[in-house]
Amino acid sequence: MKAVHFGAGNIGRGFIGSLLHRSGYEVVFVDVNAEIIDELNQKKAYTVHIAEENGQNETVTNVRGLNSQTQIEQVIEEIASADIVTTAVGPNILKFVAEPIAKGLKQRAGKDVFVIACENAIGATETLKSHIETYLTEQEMAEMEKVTSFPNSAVDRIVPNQQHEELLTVAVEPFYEWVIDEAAIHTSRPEISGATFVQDLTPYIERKLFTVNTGHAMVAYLGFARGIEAINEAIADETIERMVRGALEETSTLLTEKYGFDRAEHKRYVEKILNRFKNPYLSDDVKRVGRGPLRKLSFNERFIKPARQLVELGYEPKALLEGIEAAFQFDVQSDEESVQLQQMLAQKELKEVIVEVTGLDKNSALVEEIEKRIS
Ligand SMILES: NC(=O)c1ccc[n+]([C@@H]2O[C@H](COP(=O)([O-])OP(=O)(O)OC[C@H]3O[C@@H](n4cnc5c(N)ncnc54)[C@H](O)[C@@H]3O)[C@@H](O)[C@H]2O)c1
Ligand SMILES: O=P(O)(O)OC[C@@H](O)[C@@H](O)[C@H](O)[C@H](O)CO
Repeated sequence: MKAVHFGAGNIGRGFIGSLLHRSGYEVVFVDVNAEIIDELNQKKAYTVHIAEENGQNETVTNVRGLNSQTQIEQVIEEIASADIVTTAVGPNILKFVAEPIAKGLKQRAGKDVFVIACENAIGATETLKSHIETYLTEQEMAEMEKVTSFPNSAVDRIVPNQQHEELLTVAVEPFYEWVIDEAAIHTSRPEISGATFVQDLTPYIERKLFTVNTGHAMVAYLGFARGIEAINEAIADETIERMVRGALEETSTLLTEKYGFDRAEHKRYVEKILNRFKNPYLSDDVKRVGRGPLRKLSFNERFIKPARQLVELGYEPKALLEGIEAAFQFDVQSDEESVQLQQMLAQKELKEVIVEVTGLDKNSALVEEIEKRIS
């Protein structure tokens, strides 16, 4: 069995590659990072270190790499004969990987394949599919869809930026969860050890995004504002922990009302996540976790979607607004979106920026509240 995976970065190597390898796939990584691709082809293996007391090492073998900038024809050929195609490149990059995936899928001769975007976003595989659609005729799309399933998924494992003697080594937290939308699979279901298949993914992806990622982003932005560099150091600050707990109480209210989760069980889920942020064996940078503030402050993302849905239900979110306020102040020169956001704030009316970034109605109470906090 063969998997073609786009994005040999943190989650690509530290989670998706590892699980696919354990499930018996040869993993062909596709990336624009020549150094990583060359190393994969030279070593044909890498180490995943579990960041915990007496953490074990796992060796991921049967891997190789292709450079999507210089070897695009080979990438297309590999997709034409793959059993599964996955991505972990970032939601904004999906449009760039869609063309080779479309070309590869078009060349398949009736063999089932499974395409799955492993990104932190609601409906990421659907987004990828809509980009793929732009490269195929209606008839090509219909033929291709007969043998191709496009399930959305939720992936959860904290994998920080890496710095090891061995370039490919990746340290990961012990916890992981990969939930896949079974309802969107009409072809033969692939075996992926450690993945969970569910009939309705929405509660799972929202629970993950509005708990792990809302909480994580709160820690990152509040930590950055106080000059703290690491996530576990930021959450050790009592004020930050209190504010993060406040935001997760708000998202818990929303999630339990929307999906009828058992409150006690959901509370345990939240506590487990807060402990994951405290992991002393993992060094995660607030700048990585806060990366892409324009994406994180957008309409369907980890702050604005829960805040606006709470308002719709008659609640007044407060702690989430503290996170939104800190996110607008995230000023990191190496982060393109942060630079863009700060330029917008410097050049335009504040209210105009809030509306443009969040997609909220300019007359909404939330916009007024955010404006009051930032000005
Ligand atoms: N790191 C985590 O803890 C984590 C956990 C769950 C989900 N995710 C999601 O996984 C995705 C990737 O995150 P990451 O942390 O691994 O980021 P990363 O930056 O470590 O990895 C992304 C990789 O994609 C590659 N890339 C960029 N453009 C490309 C292109 N056009 N073609 C092929 N490869 C390309 C980059 O070179 C990089 O190696 C994001 O959507 C993120 O939200 C991350
Ligand atoms: O990847 P992002 O930028 O959407 O969010 C940053 C982190 O919160 C994220 O990567 C988490 O580590 C991950 O989602 C844990 O499963």
